[in-house]
Amino acid sequence: MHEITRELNVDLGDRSYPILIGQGLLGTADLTPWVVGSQVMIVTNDTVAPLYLESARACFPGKQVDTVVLPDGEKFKDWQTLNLIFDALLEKRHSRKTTLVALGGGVVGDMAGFAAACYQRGVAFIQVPTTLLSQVDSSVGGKTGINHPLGKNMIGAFHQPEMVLIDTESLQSLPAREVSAGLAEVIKYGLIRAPDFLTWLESSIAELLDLDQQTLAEAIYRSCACKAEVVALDERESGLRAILNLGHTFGHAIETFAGYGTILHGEAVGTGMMMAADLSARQGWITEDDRDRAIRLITGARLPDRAPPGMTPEDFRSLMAVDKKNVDGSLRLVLLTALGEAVITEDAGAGHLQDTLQAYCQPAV
Ligand SMILES: NC(=O)c1ccc[n+]([C@@H]2O[C@H](COP(=O)([O-])OP(=O)(O)OC[C@H]3O[C@@H](n4cnc5c(N)ncnc54)[C@H](O)[C@@H]3O)[C@@H](O)[C@H]2O)c1
Ligand SMILES: O=C(O)C(=O)C[C@@H](O)[C@H](O)[C@H](O)COP(=O)(O)O
Ligand SMILES: [Zn+2]
Repeated sequence: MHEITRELNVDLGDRSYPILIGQGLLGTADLTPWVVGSQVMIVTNDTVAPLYLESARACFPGKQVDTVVLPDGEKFKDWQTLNLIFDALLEKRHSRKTTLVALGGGVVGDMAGFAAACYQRGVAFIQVPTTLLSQVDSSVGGKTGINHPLGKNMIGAFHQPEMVLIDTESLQSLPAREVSAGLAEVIKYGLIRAPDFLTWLESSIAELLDLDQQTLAEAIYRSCACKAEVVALDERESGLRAILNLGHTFGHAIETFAGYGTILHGEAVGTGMMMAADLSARQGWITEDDRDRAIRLITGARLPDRAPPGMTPEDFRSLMAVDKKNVDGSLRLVLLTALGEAVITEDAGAGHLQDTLQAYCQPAV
């Protein structure tokens, strides 16, 4: 079966774009209707290239297709690696009418998107995400960028793709640890905005971990629908969009502390969401039963339930002080007021925050 089985739209006026979902689309879909100009630069990495580069090339018949293969890893989401994309574009004489194609996970997507935002002051790009996390989250919404040693995604731009092509079959080659990492962002949508989805996830987690195609397609569709809706309401995160950051204030601190790549983004977000649920319960905003329900689901997705060894509450506080959501030095967190309802708040309840940090910095028993 090589057909588009589900379709969504990200509604952003004249910058609206489709998300096409199906099985076996890589290599069979014709993406030329979304290509601007006659040149295409596929950006991928040295893990994904041997798996899917040839199939991806076949999606652009009649175009000049060039490729740049980056080293794989979160630690390469930096200036030096970004420059490899600019080098390739200039060496192959790509003009302003070129289209970059991000073929890979969120690291490739964020970097290719940022390169597209910058090259000759902005060119078109297409997202072809191949990890669960990138299919449910990073390929949609136009956040692009790179890390800085002092903070996650600190340099970047909003730049929306022309379209997103999701081939669920590509997930069959994904390591189990990466599947769990992707599930963290899937669970996030249930926790912030979709209580029915949360209930569905509780009964579907085993099939998702087993990479059952139908269940995956449903989870991806519902996740993208949730993200597309939030992005359409608040593209540049002036308010509502920050709920997509549930667990990320803690999670980004964990990733930065551990050194990018040691702990996967989704893993850090999983722990961070447990911490957010824990703090919400300490604040009295959700019940202890709801906190336990959230934690059970995240643990069920095989995500870590503690901060990395050696990380202290003080490490959290100093790393969270540079979070992008902070205003005038005040920490802003995304917390839960119910399962399926999130708020952005400056009220972290100082004592409660310290209790949560301590609880998650303790070694697991
Ligand atoms: N822009 C956004 O809105 C947004 C949202 C969420 C996360 N992110 C970013 O995304 C990144 C995380 O993305 P990720 O989890 O996809 O990690 P990743 O891009 O590092 O990919 C994970 C691993 O899987 C490999 N891989 C990719 N596709 C594969 C396949 N089909 N089969 C086998 N291996 C494959 C990759 O080479 C890599 O080793 C982080 O940098 C995070 O900050 C961005
Ligand atoms: O799209 C968003 O908005 C998100 O917050 C999605 C997050 O899952 C993602 O990790 C994003 O990159 C975080 O953005 P940041 O602005 O906190 O760096
Ligand atoms: Zn994230």
